[in-house]
Amino acid sequence: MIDKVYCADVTPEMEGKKVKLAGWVYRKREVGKKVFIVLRDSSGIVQVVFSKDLNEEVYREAKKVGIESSVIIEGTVKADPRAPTAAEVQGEKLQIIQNVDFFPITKDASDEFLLDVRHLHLRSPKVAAIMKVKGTLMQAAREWLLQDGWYEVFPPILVTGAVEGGATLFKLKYFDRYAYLSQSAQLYLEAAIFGLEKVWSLTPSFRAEKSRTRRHLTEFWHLELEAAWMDLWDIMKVEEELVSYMVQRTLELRKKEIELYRKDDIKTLKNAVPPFPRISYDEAIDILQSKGVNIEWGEDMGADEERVLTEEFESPFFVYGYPKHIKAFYMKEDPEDPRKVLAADMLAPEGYGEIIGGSQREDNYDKLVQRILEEGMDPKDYEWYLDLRKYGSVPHSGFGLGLERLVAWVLKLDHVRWATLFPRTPSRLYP
Ligand SMILES: NC(=O)C[C@H]([NH3+])C(=O)NS(=O)(=O)OC[C@H]1O[C@@H](n2cnc3c(N)ncnc32)[C@H](O)[C@@H]1O
Ligand SMILES: [Mg+2]
Repeated sequence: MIDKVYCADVTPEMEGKKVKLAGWVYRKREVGKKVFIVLRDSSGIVQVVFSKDLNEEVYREAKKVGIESSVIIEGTVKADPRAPTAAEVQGEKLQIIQNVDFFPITKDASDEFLLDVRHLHLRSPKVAAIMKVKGTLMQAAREWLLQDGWYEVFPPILVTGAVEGGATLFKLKYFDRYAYLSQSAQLYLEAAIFGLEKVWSLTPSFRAEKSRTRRHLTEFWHLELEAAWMDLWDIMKVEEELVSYMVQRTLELRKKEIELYRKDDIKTLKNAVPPFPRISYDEAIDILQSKGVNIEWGEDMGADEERVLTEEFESPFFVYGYPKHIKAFYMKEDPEDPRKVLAADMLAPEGYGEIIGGSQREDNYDKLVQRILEEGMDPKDYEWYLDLRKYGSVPHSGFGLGLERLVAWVLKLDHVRWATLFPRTPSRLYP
């Protein structure tokens, strides 16, 4: 029985061993009386050589196959330093599962075309590497959350109210009334802490953002945590410990994939260890003004301002103490400065900016009603949420991490759309 192995398993030390491989034709060239096929599977690639002198019938089959044909190959391993992986397989059998005459993706394909055929582009090793890194970041998050005593919960996606402002809600018909797609699981996580105290969820969040920036999607994966008894400074420590573990563990498990994108430029990733630098919003404004950015105290920092700010840091860092009027209704007013709220964003360096939004929540019933009214919303729409401030209210805090934004920074991608299987933006809903 010949062992079926993965491409990446074929090593020079296996010289002389017979192996079976299943995969897709990634590259192909003919030299003299030989056909060189680079076979691809989920592990990587390996070169397979079909020689006319060795077996003319199989050689003729090999001449037929096109790029991305699916094949099963049997052969003998041969160490060869000239091969892409220092070992190759001398092809002895070739079963063509499906031959492909023409594969539509070519080297000069535009980004828009690659997104139009995203269902075919996912198989590219560089795209598959992004998905492996994203999966490993979440594997690491789960490891950390488990060992630190957080409970995973599964909040609803069909909801009745805004968390992050009504302007970015997707509204849909729900039988005889309307519902919205969740912008954030936060409010439901806040209900869960009265029984579980420390909860987390990974859900798709939806934002009808019209802004066409390199860091906005209309659907993104949102890792959110909520904890009873924690204040802003406590939750910031949770954020930096979690993000540090995610990044260092992924550096350990996905070094090859990260190097595909960063080569050896991984200093900022290695720097992601606690404590992350912390600056106040006031200090951030001072830095921006000193660098010639036209911004006044009280204004929000957008992607451009954050990009300039990140030039000052070589690791993720926090900005805390934002003005109340530019932040969400649920954030607790700073008792030492009523102009501000107890909120903190985590910004990634190298121009990536906000990857986490978090805050301590308003736990006082009357103050929360007042904030809802100040924001022009109707407390009736938040009756259940306000109940949480009536029956054993506690200080509590939480945050949301945009997974695609974290992946974009870790791999230095030029747009968050590359960090998700099928990106959704204002102009893209297909495939
Ligand atoms: N549980 C919480 O406290 C989360 C809170 N309710 C919240 O949604 N905050 S946030 O709007 O800053 O979004 C959180 C993060 O979610 C990401 N995010 C937020 N909006 C987007 C869009 N449109 N595309 C991609 N990623 C996005 C980004 O990293 C933000 O820092
Ligand atoms: Mg935010």
